[in-house]
Amino acid sequence: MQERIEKVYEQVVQRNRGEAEFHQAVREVLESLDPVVSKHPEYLDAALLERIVEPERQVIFRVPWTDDAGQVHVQRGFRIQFNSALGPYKGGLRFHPSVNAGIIKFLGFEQIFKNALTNQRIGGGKGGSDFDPHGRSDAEVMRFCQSFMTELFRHIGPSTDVPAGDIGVGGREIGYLFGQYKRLQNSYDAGVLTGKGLAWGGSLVRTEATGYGTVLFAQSMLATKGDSLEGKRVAVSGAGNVAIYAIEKAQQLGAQPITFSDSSGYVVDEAGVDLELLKQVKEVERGRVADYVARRPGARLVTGGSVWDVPVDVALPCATQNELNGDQAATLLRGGCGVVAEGANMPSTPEAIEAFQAAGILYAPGKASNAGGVATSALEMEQNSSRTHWDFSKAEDKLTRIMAGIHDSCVAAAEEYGKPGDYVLGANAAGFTRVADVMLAHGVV
Ligand SMILES: NC(=O)c1ccc[n+]([C@@H]2O[C@H](COP(=O)([O-])OP(=O)(O)OC[C@H]3O[C@@H](n4cnc5c(N)ncnc54)[C@H](O)[C@@H]3O)[C@@H](O)[C@H]2O)c1
Repeated sequence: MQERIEKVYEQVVQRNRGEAEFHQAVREVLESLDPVVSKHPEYLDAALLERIVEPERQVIFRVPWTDDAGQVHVQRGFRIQFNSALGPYKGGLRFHPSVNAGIIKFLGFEQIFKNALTNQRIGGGKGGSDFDPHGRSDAEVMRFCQSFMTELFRHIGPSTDVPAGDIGVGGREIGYLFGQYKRLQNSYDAGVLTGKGLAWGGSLVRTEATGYGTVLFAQSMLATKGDSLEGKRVAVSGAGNVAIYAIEKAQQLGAQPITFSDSSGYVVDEAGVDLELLKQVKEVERGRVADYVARRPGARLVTGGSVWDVPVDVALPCATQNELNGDQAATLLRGGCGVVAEGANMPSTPEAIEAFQAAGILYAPGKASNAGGVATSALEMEQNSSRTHWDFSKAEDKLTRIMAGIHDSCVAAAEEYGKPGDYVLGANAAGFTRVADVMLAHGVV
């Protein structure tokens, strides 16, 4: 990295001590920007790098709630409003015990460039809490969501900041959060949250969008080599929203997904994943992956090692950050893997990315390949503001076009900046320049 960029990175580390995931995400973007700022010195003159790594606003708040036994708990809530150059802050809420400022900042930072790539008018933000919904009753989750929204509501709005789901936040949580927002505001602002139920402002395809989009991106990458997903063996990690719909789209396109996982282990089902059973276990029963194996002859649960030990043609990491390290990347490559498309945010460590790039395989960073979810959230906002509701095929058609557009923007930017086929450079350069040009137009704010 050139000296000025290195200095920006050092300042990020100084100012955000101990926030390792945030440092990692910033470094990955900054490392791509040498050729961009060399071509556009005006970005450096306007201190755009220094500005883009500093969130516009960070809100951290206490969330007290009472469990079913009457015991009071205190959680910490976050909303990081990172960049509003392109539109209202937009990004999900994560409820997971590992949540801290560094994780929310890394996610918010990634979100800026991801949202820019979709070409929708949305800025970047992210939020969440260290609340763990696992093992909690519906009533406990509801009380927690109500308490969380009782502070968050004053910081968000359809033209200000529009949260959605992420790990631990699905349709149930969005419902409780929206109910409390509506009560506090005395106003039916459907566009304040996305991922809503279909009967109260949700969009068809939003549930499927991130997983579907990830697979569509993999298909577009393969098409540049005259190949397709047809007949390919696919490893998927995770068993949540993104993983389930990545499996569904991969199956629709003729591939054979054979794995999924949760924090209790991974499942190998050589006959191909039984999606109906997986949905029943995970979406309806909120069970563990072992419950699938108990009902599926031939499937096996593996509790040691990692899902990346299974030899496949295509890998779709759809669980969480840093779930695929350098050694696991080497194992995947030895097994013949030629395509990696990230459904999760930053699932590959820097060493894994280096291994994929050195091997010259098709590798898509999450900010490009998992952007279908937020893109469809923007479509949900569009339907809310015009009080319309599109059918499934119209929404899916728009998602398909947006994913093709993101793919083509990455390819074009990688070529423009001298590294054809480098989707990391392509995604970072294309996303960054879209935001940077608008920040220049808005002056020093
Ligand atoms: N939901 C979206 O629209 C969306 C959009 C873009 C990116 N993402 C990213 O996709 C990833 C998954 O999100 P989701 O919405 O599917 O969440 P989810 O809560 O529905 O599912 C997460 C899944 O990952 C599993 N998991 C978590 N930690 C794990 C670990 N250490 N090892 C193995 N499995 C683990 C969980 O058990 C769960 O099955 C996250 O990185 C999220 O930020 C989600």
